Amino acid sequence: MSLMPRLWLIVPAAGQGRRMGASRPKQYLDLNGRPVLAHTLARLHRAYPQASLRLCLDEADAWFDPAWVPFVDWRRVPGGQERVDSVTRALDDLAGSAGQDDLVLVHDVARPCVHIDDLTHLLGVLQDERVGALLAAPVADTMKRADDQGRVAATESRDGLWHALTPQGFRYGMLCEALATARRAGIAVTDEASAIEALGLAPRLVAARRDNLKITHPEDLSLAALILEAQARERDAAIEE
Ligand SMILES: Nc1ccn([C@@H]2O[C@H](COP(=O)(O)OP(=O)(O)OP(=O)(O)O)[C@@H](O)[C@H]2O)c(=O)n1
Ligand SMILES: C[C@](O)(CO)[C@H](O)COP(=O)(O)O
Repeated sequence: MSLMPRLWLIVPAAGQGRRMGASRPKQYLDLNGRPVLAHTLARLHRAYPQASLRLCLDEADAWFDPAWVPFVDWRRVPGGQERVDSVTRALDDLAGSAGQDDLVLVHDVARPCVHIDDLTHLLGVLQDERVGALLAAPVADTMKRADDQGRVAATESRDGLWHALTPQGFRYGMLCEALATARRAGIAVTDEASAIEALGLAPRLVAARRDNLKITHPEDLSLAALILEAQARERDAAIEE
């Protein structure tokens, strides 16, 4: 019996936020009155209300509240050592439920400012894109390579360089194969696209807004707060037009 293609969402949220250096993992820090995690899940739900969610959480997580999850169909999955291990565990959890051609979108919990229009656009692109696709933004700064003294060793060309953002979306079967192949080959992958690339395939870059910030360092939290306020003003202005 063939399964109907479904939309699955994996949200890795099992990180410790070491670079943030706060008293709790960054996904539980307050952002304009709600935890970062609640913002991220609310955004994803607005764009993909029909999706089934797998939320990767640390087993020792003491902060999570299921009331922050707006999805009807969702499940908690234990996180792994690294981001890629958390995502792999979520994919393992889908075995037997997901069809090989089902779409899987992976989105960092630490990116609460992802814009609804970009989420919708990405899903549209993925309908016809067999290799998969990711939100991305062209590099805008001059790029320097450092030597081990902290001095400039070279100025690198930024031609063709993009920032990889999330979500990143792939067919279930291909993503499982890519991550398993990378693991066997000992290739360290920091996003899903790099595992697909290691198979010799080329995921599509989908140009996205630059304000899809990954909250990583302390100053990112106040930046994210400003971005959310600016986006709310944009929405209000669009409604008034
Ligand atoms: N073992 C891990 C590590 C990271 N993540 C998730 O992967 C995303 C991107 O990781 P990053 O920004 O590096 O988050 P942290 O690992 O929390 O941060 P740090 O590296 O500073 O500790 C985050 O949503 C994080 O929660 C995860 O699910 N499992
Ligand atoms: C997946 C990712 O957000 C793409 O930019 C990023 O690689 C995750 O961050 P990490 O610091 O490598 O975990």
